[in-house]
Amino acid sequence: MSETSEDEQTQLQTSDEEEDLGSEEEQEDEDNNHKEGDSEAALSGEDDKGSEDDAAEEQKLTWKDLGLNEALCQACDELKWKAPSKIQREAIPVALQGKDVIGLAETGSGKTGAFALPILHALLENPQRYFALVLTPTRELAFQIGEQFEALGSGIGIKCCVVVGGMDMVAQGLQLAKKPHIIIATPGRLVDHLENMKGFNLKAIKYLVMDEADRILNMDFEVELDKILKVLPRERRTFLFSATMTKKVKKLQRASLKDPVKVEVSNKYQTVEQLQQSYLFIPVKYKDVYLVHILNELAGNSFMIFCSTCNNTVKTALMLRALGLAAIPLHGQMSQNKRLAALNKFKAKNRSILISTDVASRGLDIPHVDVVVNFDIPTHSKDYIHRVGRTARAGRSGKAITLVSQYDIELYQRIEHLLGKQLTLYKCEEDEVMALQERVAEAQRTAKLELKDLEDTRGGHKRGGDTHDDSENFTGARKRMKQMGGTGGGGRKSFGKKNWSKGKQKR
Ligand SMILES: Nc1ncnc2c1ncn2[C@@H]1O[C@H](COP(=O)(O)OP(=O)(O)OP(=O)(O)O)[C@@H](O)[C@H]1O
Repeated sequence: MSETSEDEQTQLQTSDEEEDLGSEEEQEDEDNNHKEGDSEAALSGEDDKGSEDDAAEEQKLTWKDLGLNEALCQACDELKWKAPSKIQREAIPVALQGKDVIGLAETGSGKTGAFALPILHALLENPQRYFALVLTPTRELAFQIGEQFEALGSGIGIKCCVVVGGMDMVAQGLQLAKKPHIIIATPGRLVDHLENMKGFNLKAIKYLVMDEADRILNMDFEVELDKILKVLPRERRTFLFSATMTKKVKKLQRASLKDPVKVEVSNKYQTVEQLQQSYLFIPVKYKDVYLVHILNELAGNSFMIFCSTCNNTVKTALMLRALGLAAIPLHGQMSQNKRLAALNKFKAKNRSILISTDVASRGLDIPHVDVVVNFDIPTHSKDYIHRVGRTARAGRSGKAITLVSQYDIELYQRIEHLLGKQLTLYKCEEDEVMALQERVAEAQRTAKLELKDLEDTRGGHKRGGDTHDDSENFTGARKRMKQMGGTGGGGRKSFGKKNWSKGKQKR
């Protein structure tokens, strides 16, 4: 972006765990969603029911038309963002007018740009350190938002600092002491710094963003958020963004918005059109074998598989690895370095299957994800929207398959109710699935032994801390199975109707 840096005006001249685990309260919020029309009265709404002609006209809008600084228009061009997305077209002009914004738009629709661009524009007009604070519920998302700010602001000399749990406090403190323009933080760690770092305060902040705002405003973050809001200046702009938003005025009031404009570019809880959603109704005891069948059927794709617990992610990953599939777990009990390493392997396509808890359900932008599998059904229906939104992003297509056991029917019905539609049945031949059962059973045995070995090793070496690490090279149990005459779960032998060693699925 050297061209832009020639323009002096566009240079800035100024010298723990936050697991996305949801809560009872979140479910209650969902239950009330259909009854709460009245409570919206506090917000000034922008209706988005324009005709198709209007939409076509809007499509032609350029970044410049939105009123953005030339340097930022160039940054968008360089990112190959040809034109603003719908939420960007609607939210950016409002934000540039200096209003507080509540932005509600479907997953993968460009909400990050919708809040980052007006902030960068304002920063260029009034260059200042500690200019904006972005709060986000998970660490990985904080890094991703930091990268997006840096990509959009690289030509204008922007300095960002990501402040998240699980990373070295001292190193983070040093970065904060350098007075970045933008701080992207998970609430818990930010509070740690506010309480322990001499001279660090947020009195200068001009913009506060709550990304995944409904999650941040939930009770789980209540204590931290109150502490943060107390030390932020009242004279600031506040942006709330999410694909699912609380409608409870009481909760929104906590964000101390001033005459907010609500920019809502999709119907509530809509999933994107290019997303094919289906479900499979199966007995709980056959979940693994159906999962393996799906992976076999759709071999060659990139998968995100969601489980309800950390332990399930590890167990499932071990089972799949025993079958020769490139699966890697990601969950909140892994050390932060391992979490990032797992995510990077998946992003770099070194692994084609990421198995995670809801820690990865919100916000993560990995364009090559083709299929989301809800191996364990989400307990909170809103999490469904976020999970399936990891695929079919930014206009691409994708698939989401939800396994529904006999114990999940009520939760599944809640999801359909929230979506306002019925999903289609994922068709599969039972005989074909059951043909895999023996191999899967052997892989389950191997996984069980490996899990036990992992736990023993953990007990021996370290207590607490980095539990359930992913130990990808952990093959002790597999070797023993082989010595006992087994195949260690099937290794790379082909079974079913596809060759497992083909395509991207190598170990
Ligand atoms: N105007 C644009 N044109 C093309 N691509 C864009 C544009 N704006 C953003 N993108 C890309 O779209 C993808 C999704 O954007 P982003 O992560 O901001 O979505 P989101 O709405 O925040 O999704 P989620 O609700 O899942 O957090 C990113 O890869 C981003 O680089």
